[in-house]
Amino acid sequence: SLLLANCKPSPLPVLNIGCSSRRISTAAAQRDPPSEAAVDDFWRWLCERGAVAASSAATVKPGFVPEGLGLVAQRDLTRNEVVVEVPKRLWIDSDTVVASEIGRLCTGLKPWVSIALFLLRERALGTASPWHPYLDILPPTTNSTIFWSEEELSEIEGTQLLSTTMGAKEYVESEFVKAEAEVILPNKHLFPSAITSLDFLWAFGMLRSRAFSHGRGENLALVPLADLINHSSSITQEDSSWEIKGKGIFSRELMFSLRTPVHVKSGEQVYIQYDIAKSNADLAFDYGFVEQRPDWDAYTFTLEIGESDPFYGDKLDIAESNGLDETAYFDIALGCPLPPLMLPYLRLVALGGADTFLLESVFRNTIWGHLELPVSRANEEAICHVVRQACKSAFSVYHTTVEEDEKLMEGDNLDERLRIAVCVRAGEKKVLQQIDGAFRERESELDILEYYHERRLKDLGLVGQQGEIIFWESK
Ligand SMILES: C[S@@+](CC[C@H](N)C(=O)[O-])C[C@H]1O[C@@H](n2cnc3c(N)ncnc32)[C@H](O)[C@@H]1O
Repeated sequence: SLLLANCKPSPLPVLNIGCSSRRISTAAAQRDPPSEAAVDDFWRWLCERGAVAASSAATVKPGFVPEGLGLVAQRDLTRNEVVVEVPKRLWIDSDTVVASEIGRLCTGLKPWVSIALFLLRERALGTASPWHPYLDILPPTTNSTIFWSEEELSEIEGTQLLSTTMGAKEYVESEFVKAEAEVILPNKHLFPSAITSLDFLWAFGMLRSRAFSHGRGENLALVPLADLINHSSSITQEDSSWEIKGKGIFSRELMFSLRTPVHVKSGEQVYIQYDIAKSNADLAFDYGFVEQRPDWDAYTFTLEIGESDPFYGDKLDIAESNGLDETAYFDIALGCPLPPLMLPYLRLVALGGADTFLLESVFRNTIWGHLELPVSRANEEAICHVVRQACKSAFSVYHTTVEEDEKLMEGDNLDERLRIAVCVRAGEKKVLQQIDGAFRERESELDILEYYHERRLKDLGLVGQQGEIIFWESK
């Protein structure tokens, strides 16, 4: 049988981990957003420590902007001009942790966990920490869904974003429990103040929304000042706006260098494009904002070759030789065609009955080519059925219709988190409608599609272009 795994995220109970996010809001409220004095202190700290951009000829300065803090141009900037250069000694990364008092305890920890512990410990030290001018300007919260209250999360019920959020919170909680038992509690002298799972979630949120990394979670670094750069959708340049380079010929110190991708007038804010490949749900989860462009709406289909499939081994083998696996994820964006590997993979997963001869080893080199086109009516019908069923059941867990969401979005004084929720849930539904529509159309064409056997007969010259059987007699 065809197995379509968690194509619809299972309706998770809202907030099933030990901490209620109501408390997150309270905890956040206890820490104030940065004050002007804190920003001034931060600037002084950067100047004293020789952040290049903090010289008298500063190109940008931190400023209060609609997105919180941001980088404001101090003079006209030309496209690609370097606006911030931050030497490695000012970054907070794994090396910073290793060199610190808790370095010894952190060997073997995941890089993000050790940086989170470092941040929280330094934060608890208050003004005794050399990092306090930086820590003091970090926001107490963002609009990322990981910081939403139960009530706010109920607005994204049924969405993939809710599953992602809950999954991430559970993950962070489990990492906290481990770190608490293995690092924090046995070393009370190094962690004199209590660190809670809410603190840990805050640190995770900070890293997720403002750490630079190259490679998967590798080389994670908080780069003070550079991390004040906000995102703008109007910047469509896909190349990265930042790089890490060696400064000077004789200096070994690495330098984080950020450029403005566009010309900016004095007094205006410098923006970059965070990641053009991220969907609205990704943006809402990582940073706490969404974009208005429709192709930012996306839905991820997860397909799986079931272990109970009698042809499991053969199918897995074929999937693997084509760069796929037992489970495959397909991100489908609104207004975009289906990912090219999705139909062949679906047909492979659904392959059964009379079509399984294609799994025989003589076909091993050519099977993917066959799967790119309809294999048989039964197979094509099965994939249409399963996808449409999946769309239907995914649809059934949302509380609102696209029309209701769109109406809500017309109102302009919507609370920011509610606006994010409505935008993401409407987007997911629109993508599901699009997928369902595509497979409904395919279903209506089942009688006119050309299948493997007809193609084969044509190739052999046994069927004419109109599909008429060519008999020897007719020659
Ligand atoms: C790398 S930090 C940028 C500095 C941040 N504004 C601050 O006050 O510290 C990323 C965070 O900035 C905010 N942000 C950045 N771009 C934004 C945008 N286009 N709309 C809304 N918020 C944005 C979000 O809170 C995001 O999580």
